[in-house]
Amino acid sequence: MKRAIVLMNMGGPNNLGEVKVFLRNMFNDKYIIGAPQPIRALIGQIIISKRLKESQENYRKLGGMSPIVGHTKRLVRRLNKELGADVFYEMRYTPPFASDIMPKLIGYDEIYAIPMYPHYSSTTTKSSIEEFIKVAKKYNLDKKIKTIDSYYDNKFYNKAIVERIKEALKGENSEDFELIFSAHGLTQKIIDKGDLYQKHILANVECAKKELEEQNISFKKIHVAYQSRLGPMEWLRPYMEDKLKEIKSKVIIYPISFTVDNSETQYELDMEYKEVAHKLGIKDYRVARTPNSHRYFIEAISEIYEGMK
Ligand SMILES: C=CC1=C(C)c2cc3[nH]c(cc4nc(cc5[nH]c(cc1n2)c(C)c5CCC(=O)O)C(CCC(=O)O)=C4C)c(C)c3C=C
Ligand SMILES: [Fe+2]
Ligand SMILES: [Fe+2]
Repeated sequence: MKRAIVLMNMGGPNNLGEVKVFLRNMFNDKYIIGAPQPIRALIGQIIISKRLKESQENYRKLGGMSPIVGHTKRLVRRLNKELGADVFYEMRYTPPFASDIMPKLIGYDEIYAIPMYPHYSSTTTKSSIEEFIKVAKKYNLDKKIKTIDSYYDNKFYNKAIVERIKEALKGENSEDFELIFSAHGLTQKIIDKGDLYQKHILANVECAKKELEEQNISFKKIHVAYQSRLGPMEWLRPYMEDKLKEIKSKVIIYPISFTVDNSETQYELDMEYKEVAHKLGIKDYRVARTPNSHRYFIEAISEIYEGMK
């Protein structure tokens, strides 16, 4: 039996020229912008014309590309060594797209498509799975695909989260810190349509808290906030910038939406919100890394894969 694993993520620019490709594909996704065509394309164009320069500038500060690329490649290399299957990755908005890797999957008996999103959302999980199956149909591979909707409650995944929080503590006393679980935002409108994302985020926070308790790690206070708001719509609250105003001590931010670091963690949290925190008088502001290639996350993916068989 020949088995392939495909990690699915949203992607990020591989170079500055790809910033436009990334934004264009994102805002052309009906699960991100609900309006029908041609209105969707128009809204996309308006947002891109407003954001492109700033967005390129942000990626320039990150070395001219999104960190998501390197972290994903490293994870795939580690998994290839440790799992009994060939591991690939594909991205929703930047190359390699599903259509780029599909020819490589010909000849496999089973294809395990694993979203890099632990929480189900129509904007991420559903969009990725639907696109992957659509492309697979062209190659008559769709019947071979197995997939999974969410895994925020996986024990090893939550152990990886706690290890990353411990790394950020650098041996200091957790009771001197407040902890903020920061999730990528979503518009309230999408939640009102029944999207499970917020429920899954809050359930993930409970799993991570339980893991912290089991390891006797306690914080002054634990919070949840949402980052990356964009445009005039109402997004999930509390917003990160409001939450930071409540913080009275040293703080650790854990970016809970992501399994690999990306521009939202290494730019928005590491640089932008850090400056906001400093202006608010928060002297010690730390961002924990996401699971990336932590051995517990490798264990988590291994367990998720075995469970899908
Ligand atoms: C406008 C609507 C957006 C929705 C809805 C949304 C949902 C969503 N996104 C992620 C994860 C990531 N988003 C990233 C970047 C990003 N997201 C939006 C917009 C929406 N996201 C924009 C405009 C951008 C680009 C930011 C910029 O260019 O400055 C990234 C980073 C990718 C990278 O390049 O590293 C991630 C990851 C989730 C999990 C989610 C809903 C659950
Ligand atoms: Fe996003
Ligand atoms: Fe952002």
